Amino acid sequence: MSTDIHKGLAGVVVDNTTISNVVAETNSLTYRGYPVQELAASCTFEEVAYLIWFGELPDAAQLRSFNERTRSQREVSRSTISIIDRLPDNCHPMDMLRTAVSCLGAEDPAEDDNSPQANQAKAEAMFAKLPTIVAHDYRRRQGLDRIAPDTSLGFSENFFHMCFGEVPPKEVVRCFEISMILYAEHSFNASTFTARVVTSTLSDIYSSVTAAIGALKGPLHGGANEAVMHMMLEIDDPAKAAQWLRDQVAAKNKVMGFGHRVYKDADSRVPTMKDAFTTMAELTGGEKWVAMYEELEAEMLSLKGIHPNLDFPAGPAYYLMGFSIPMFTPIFVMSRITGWSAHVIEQLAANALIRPLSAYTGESQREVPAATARLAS
Ligand SMILES: CC(=O)SCCNC(=O)CCNC(=O)[C@H](O)C(C)(C)COP(=O)(O)OP(=O)(O)OC[C@H]1O[C@@H](n2cnc3c(N)ncnc32)[C@H](O)[C@@H]1OP(=O)(O)O
Ligand SMILES: O=C([O-])CC(=O)C(=O)O
Repeated sequence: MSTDIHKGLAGVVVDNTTISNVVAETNSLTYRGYPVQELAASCTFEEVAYLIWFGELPDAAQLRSFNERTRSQREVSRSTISIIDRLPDNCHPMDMLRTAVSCLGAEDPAEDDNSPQANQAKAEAMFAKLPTIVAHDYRRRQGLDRIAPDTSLGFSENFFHMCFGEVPPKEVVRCFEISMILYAEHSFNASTFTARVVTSTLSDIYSSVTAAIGALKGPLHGGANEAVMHMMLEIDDPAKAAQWLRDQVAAKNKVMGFGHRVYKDADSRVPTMKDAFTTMAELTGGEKWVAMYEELEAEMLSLKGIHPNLDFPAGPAYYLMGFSIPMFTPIFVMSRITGWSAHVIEQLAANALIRPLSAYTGESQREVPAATARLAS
């Protein structure tokens, strides 16, 4: 038996997948074979969700039926809403979301049905309900009344409507939609792998998603989109950005929004999200944030040769769309629910319990001292 240790499972291939392909050598990402940039340029998020789940882009009839199915499930039960309302106002919205997904599982009589059809139905229900939950929580924290979902609106428009009571110009909705498409799926990242580990025990999909939310919350993963915006607000002035970055690197601090486990040359999704962020800055007079982004990017490249990841442009783009910073990672969840649930279904189709080995480095075997000896004062 090999005793080689693969710290962080870096470079280890754990299983096959047909959902997405991250190719570090060419900085490319495909969903079911389609380049993500092309999907972001011409598809809606609903079409991409359908693609991730069913393997093909929908035709008009399939899309109509998918939209009817998911839009009609946007409402959330009173019991889940009342549990959310009882959470402390200062808990992070990711804690709220983790709790809310647990509630969705607890109230689903088919929770333990792990057939592909049942899990697909649950995935679509979560896709439909998560934006309602995130928007409700955002408004309740400000003492605002909840705004009911509108079935006449698409996924992104409806989310803006439920948060702010209005749908912004279509260019803004499109930038948000692009972020949803880019965040949807990324092979065996930490949160998806977490979901697959939980699924591999034959637990239920809500448990897998709850665990995945916990994994995504961390600042080395999805939580970085919030950390990026805190960092940019702290820097405040683009003219101070290069020196700020030099200080961080000298202090050996991690700079959020930079680096990636798989892409070492550049994150395939960044140019598309950077364009969306730039559009947001032009629409809102937020050019200062683009200037700061470019200073930080250039300085990091010249000092360490490290490129930005998707969280770097996504954070300030969400800020310019008007979302509060603690909503950024929950918004990521609203998208990644598609990838996570596709992986849950894929894992179950060819399941093997995920249980690696460890190399023990603790005490060698010894005898438990007699109680009289160990408890003697
Ligand atoms: C959607 C997503 O989840 S994308 C990732 C979002 N996360 C972040 O933005 C957090 C900041 N980034 C990081 O912490 C890392 O780049 C990770 C965790 C994403 C990937 O890390 P790993 O593949 O494990 O690389 P690792 O952390 O070993 O870094 C390798 C080297 O690059 C440096 N490095 C990597 N990322 C950064 C960073 N963001 N800031 C400063 N240095 C960095 C490390 O310090 C290390 O340097 P050393 O060899 O001199 O010690
Ligand atoms: O792939 C990863 O390790 C992290 C990431 O970019 C993602 O989950 O989108």
